[in-house]
Order: sequence, then C-alpha cells, then structure tokens
Amino acid sequence: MQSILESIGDGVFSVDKHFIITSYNPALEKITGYSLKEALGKPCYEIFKSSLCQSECPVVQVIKENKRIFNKQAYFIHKTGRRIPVSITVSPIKDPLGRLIGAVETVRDLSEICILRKELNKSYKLCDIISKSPLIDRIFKVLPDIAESESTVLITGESGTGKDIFARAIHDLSPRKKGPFVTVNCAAIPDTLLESELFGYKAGAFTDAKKDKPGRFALANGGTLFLDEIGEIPLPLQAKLLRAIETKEFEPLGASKPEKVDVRIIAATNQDLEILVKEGRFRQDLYYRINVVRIHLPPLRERREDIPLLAEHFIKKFRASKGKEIIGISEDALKILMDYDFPGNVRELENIIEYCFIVCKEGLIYPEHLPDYLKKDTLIIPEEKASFSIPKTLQEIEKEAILQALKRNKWRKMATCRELGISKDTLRRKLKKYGLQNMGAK
Ligand SMILES: Nc1ncnc2c1ncn2[C@@H]1O[C@H](COP(=O)(O)OP(=O)(O)OP(=O)(O)O)[C@@H](O)[C@H]1O
Repeated sequence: MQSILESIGDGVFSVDKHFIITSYNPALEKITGYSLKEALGKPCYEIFKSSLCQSECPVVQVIKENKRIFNKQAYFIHKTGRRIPVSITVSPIKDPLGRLIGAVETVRDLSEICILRKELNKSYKLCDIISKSPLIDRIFKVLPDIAESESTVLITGESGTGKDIFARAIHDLSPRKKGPFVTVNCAAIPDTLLESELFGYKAGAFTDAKKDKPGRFALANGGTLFLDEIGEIPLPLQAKLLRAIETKEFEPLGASKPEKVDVRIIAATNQDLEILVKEGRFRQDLYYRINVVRIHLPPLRERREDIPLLAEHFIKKFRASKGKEIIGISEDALKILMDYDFPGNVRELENIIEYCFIVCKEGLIYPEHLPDYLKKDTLIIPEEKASFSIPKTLQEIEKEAILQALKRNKWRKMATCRELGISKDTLRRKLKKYGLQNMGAK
C-alpha cells in the first residue's frame, strides 16, 4: 500500500476523527509545498488551507454522513501563497468492526487543466472584434496606441474583412470616443452628390437648397470621420478632400468663407491605391496624406482559425436577435466552412450563418442547413452545362453574368464595372435589384 501511495501522481492523505493528518504521500508535497515531516500530526486545515475548510469541509461531511464525496472542486493555498485548483474525493475509513475512525482524501491538481481551459476560453476580443489569428493579434497589440494618436489611418483589405469595425474600434479606443463617429461610404453615394454629402451646402446654393444642410465633415466635428471605399472618390473631389484634411477647413457649397472643423480621418479601401495612383485615378498627394498609419486586414482564408470562432460568435448573435434555440455547428458543417475560401470574407460567413437560422429549426447546424453553393460550386455555371440548361429569362442571364464577373474580380466593384462596361451607379442598382448587395460586396 505504501509503495502504491508513493508512486501515484495524485495526492493522498488520511486524517483521524479529529482531522489530524495520519498519512501523506509524496505527490502532496508537490501540490501543497509542505513535506511529510511538516504535515504529519498537524490538523489538515493548517496544511491545505482549502477554500472549503471554513464552511463546507468535505471531511466533516464524510464523517458526519458516513458516505463518499466525489470530485469536489476547490483550491488549496500552496506554502508559497499560490492558489492551487484541485478536485478532491473523500471516503470514510472504518475499523474492522465498521466504526468510523477517520477519512482518506485523494487530491488531483487541476492547475494545468485550468491553464488549458483558460487558453481555450480566452475571449480573443477587442471592442467588438473577435479573432484568435496571430495576424490580427499583431494589430490588436498596436490598435490602442494607434487610437491614442491623432494620425490619419488607412485600413486596407478585401470586402468584408472587417474594415468598418476596426475603424469603429479605433474611434472607441481614442480620446474622441465621446464625439461622433460618422461614416461615408464613398461608393454608395452617386458622384454628383458626394461633394454636398461631405461638405454640406448653404441655402440657395442650388434650386432645391431651401435651407443649410451640414455635411458629414461638420457632423463629425469633435469625433471621427470614416471614409469607406475612399478609392471611389472622383478625382476633382479628391483635391477638395485633401485640402479639408490638411487645413481642417472646408467650404460648404454656396458658402462665402471656409468653416473650421476638428475631425480625425480614418479611410478604408479594398482597392490597391498604389495602382490607382499609377493609373492616374487617385491623387498621389492624397494617397500620401491618408497613408500615415496603415492597417492591412488579411482575408478570412488566410486566418482560417477564426472561422469556428466567428461562426460561434454569429450563432450567439443571431440566437439572441432571432430567438431560435440553435446552439452550435456540427463538425461536418464546420468542415465545409473550413474548406471554403470565403471571397466575401467575414460578411459572407455572417450571411451564411443568418441563412442557417432560416433553414435550421433548433439544435446544431448540419451540412444540409448550409447554402447549396458551399457544397457544390453552383455560383459559376460551367459554359457547356449552361448551354444545355433550361432556357432562362434575360434577367436571370444578367444576374448570373454579374455574379460571375464579381467572383472573377474578387468582389471588387470597380473592376467588375470595367469588365462589364457599366457604371458604378448601374452596378449598384442591379445588385440591389437582384438582392446581391450582401454577396461579398456591399
Ligand atoms: N473580426 C470580426 N469579429 C466580429 N465580427 C466581424 C469581424 N470582422 C468582420 N465582422 C463583421 O462582418 C461584417 C462585415 O464587416 P465590415 O463591414 O467591417 O467589413 P468591411 O471590410 O468594412 O467591408 P466593405 O469593404 O465591404 O465595406 C460586419 O457585420 C462586421 O461586424
């Protein structure tokens, strides 16, 4: 018996009816820091200083009730003052006549399990951003310092990678957090309206201008102005934007003098601005002015470790908003997501989970609840198959042509427009018409 007690990894000790330690194995020396010599003959509460000693001592319960206690979680205080999480099991000891003479307790050190559990449950969260990718962690580490500074920030990354929530996080972590956070999606506003949207206008500036209308620059005063899809700003307006950023002054349409403004600029783009500069479609001076601090968000396919985490996050989000008891995703369904390339990035994953909430009733999300295009690539219809398929309406053909062009151009709207030979406004209208706004592109 002695050899067994000396060789096992769990701690084992026994006490008599007065809680005096009568045996104590070597594993316990490691767990508590007290040697056999120090422990023997002492009351157990002096050596273990367990979280249970004062209120619900399991040895007292065992002696009183004469039955075993299994795997009770507690912590001991190590000789050095460290808290050691443990799981304990206590059994009564009886003499040959069946009379209770004490108790034996086995102790399992849970320190390593607790560290692993903490690691697994680590929230990987900054503001509303969820990620466990080392690539994003590098950004998390510098984001508070970037936020603290007043520098202009340029966030780059494919559509749906999270540029918007990173911009918001920078604002929320900055000294301007109590001020407004104003977004302008430069691609969503027709070119002709963008100037008045940014800088506002004065009554009488044009026929319909009945009264003054403040622009987004003025609305963002004291806060942050987020210029999303900045690559879409037409060239003539780029010069005015540059002047507003540099001088912190702007002129509303029809105004006779400039207005002062205190805004911090964050810009974002899913285009390669350097190429646009080379092609003469983006002013070099404006590019240098906004490219002071650069944050590049990698596409989801380059941080696949985020897929399960984000899927769970969106399941929680939709469970709360849609009130459906969907508790998670099955391994098979997750495997399909892990194998998919997500051209629409995190937004596409969010849309997929939202779709699953329509199809799945409750419990786990299984492969049959996922959209079909994930299981077989139905998005692109091979030409030979398409030519034998049932005749389609013109509208269906147009929708397919747009989808294919978007996919070929990695959901970049400008490139798609160029390939299809249509304007930005036309593409926007058609995406809306066919309900495709959320398919990878806004
Ligand atoms: N790391 C993340 N954690 C939690 N939610 C995320 C994360 N990244 C993106 N999202 C969510 O995904 C969706 C798309 O993100 P967002 O709008 O920020 O992308 P974007 O890069 O700005 O897209 P676009 O270029 O099309 O404007 C949003 O609902 C956002 O909240």
